[in-house]
Amino acid sequence: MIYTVTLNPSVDYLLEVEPFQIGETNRAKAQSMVPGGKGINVSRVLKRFGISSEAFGFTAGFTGDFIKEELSKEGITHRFIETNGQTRINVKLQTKTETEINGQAPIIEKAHIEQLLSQLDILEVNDVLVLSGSVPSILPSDIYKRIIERVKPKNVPVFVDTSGASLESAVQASPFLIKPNQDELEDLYQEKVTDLGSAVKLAKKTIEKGVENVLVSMAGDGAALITKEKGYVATVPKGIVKNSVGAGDSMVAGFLFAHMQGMDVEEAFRFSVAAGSATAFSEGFCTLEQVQSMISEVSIDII
Ligand SMILES: Nc1ncnc2c1ncn2[C@@H]1O[C@H](COP(=O)(O)OP(=O)(O)OP(=O)(O)O)[C@@H](O)[C@H]1O
Ligand SMILES: O=P(O)(O)OC[C@@]1(O)O[C@H](CO)[C@@H](O)[C@@H]1O
Repeated sequence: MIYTVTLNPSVDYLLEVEPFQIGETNRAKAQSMVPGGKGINVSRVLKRFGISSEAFGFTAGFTGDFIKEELSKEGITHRFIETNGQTRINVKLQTKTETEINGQAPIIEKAHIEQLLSQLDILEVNDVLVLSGSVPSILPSDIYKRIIERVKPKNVPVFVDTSGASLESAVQASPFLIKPNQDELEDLYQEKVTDLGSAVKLAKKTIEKGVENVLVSMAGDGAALITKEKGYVATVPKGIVKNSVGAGDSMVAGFLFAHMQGMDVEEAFRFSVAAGSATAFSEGFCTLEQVQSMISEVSIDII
């Protein structure tokens, strides 16, 4: 079974506002509300690929109830722990340039963390764990590291997609894969990433620290995958970006799906990039058919 953990889920409130003017009353041309959060998005994309997973994490209040109801409608199994307050609402403004305002996490207590850790004790060999998204500031920033260390004896591959201090500490626990974007990689090393070459250099440093696979996304500028054995860089398909929310999560889901289908590393990388772009070019999330039709547009160089 695949388990995704979203410590900080959200209701994503997507608003199409064009033109958008700061300081004015802007009116939306279209709007929608969807359950969000990176782990949840990974579960959603996997479901669209025909793979089931179980979503873990914390939810609270009416926004949390909305998330659970909508996920059930989508056929995604979940086991969220109810905390106090309200799950955040993240505003995604679809204007000429995409602008996001991510809300604050609700109150999470020590007992809730303990509950999550014991839930994760059900993991067994052959399971996969995905730890995705920001760590609420009320939680210890090294919680992903603690989770990875806790499941390590079970030999479960752990995928991590996060930022800042939680990414830095997760790296110390040598997960199976991390997926930093350009900003996250820069933050990790306090060093500018200007192109794929500089991303590759930092990704290789991360491999030396013990991470098994580093998948770097640089939006429309390409992607890189560095493993213990090899390095690959990819071009991304060309197209019109409709909504890039969840493009990175689609990459993670794509790599995981491909890995489970037994594709080799290069093909899994190609599939993953195609999945990211297929989501970026869609209003919502990619379908398997869209990804398959985009695979031939991803060209890969071994470096
Ligand atoms: N302009 C674009 N053209 C083509 N593909 C894109 C573009 N933007 C994003 N993508 C696809 O989405 C993938 C992830 O993009 P990005 O680097 O923005 O990740 P991210 O910041 O983690 O995304 P998010 O947080 O929005 O989910 C890219 O590797 C690529 O496949
Ligand atoms: O604030 P975080 O946890 O870093 O990111 C949360 C978020 O922006 O990520 C997803 C897209 O990747 C959205 O569904 C969600 O709103």
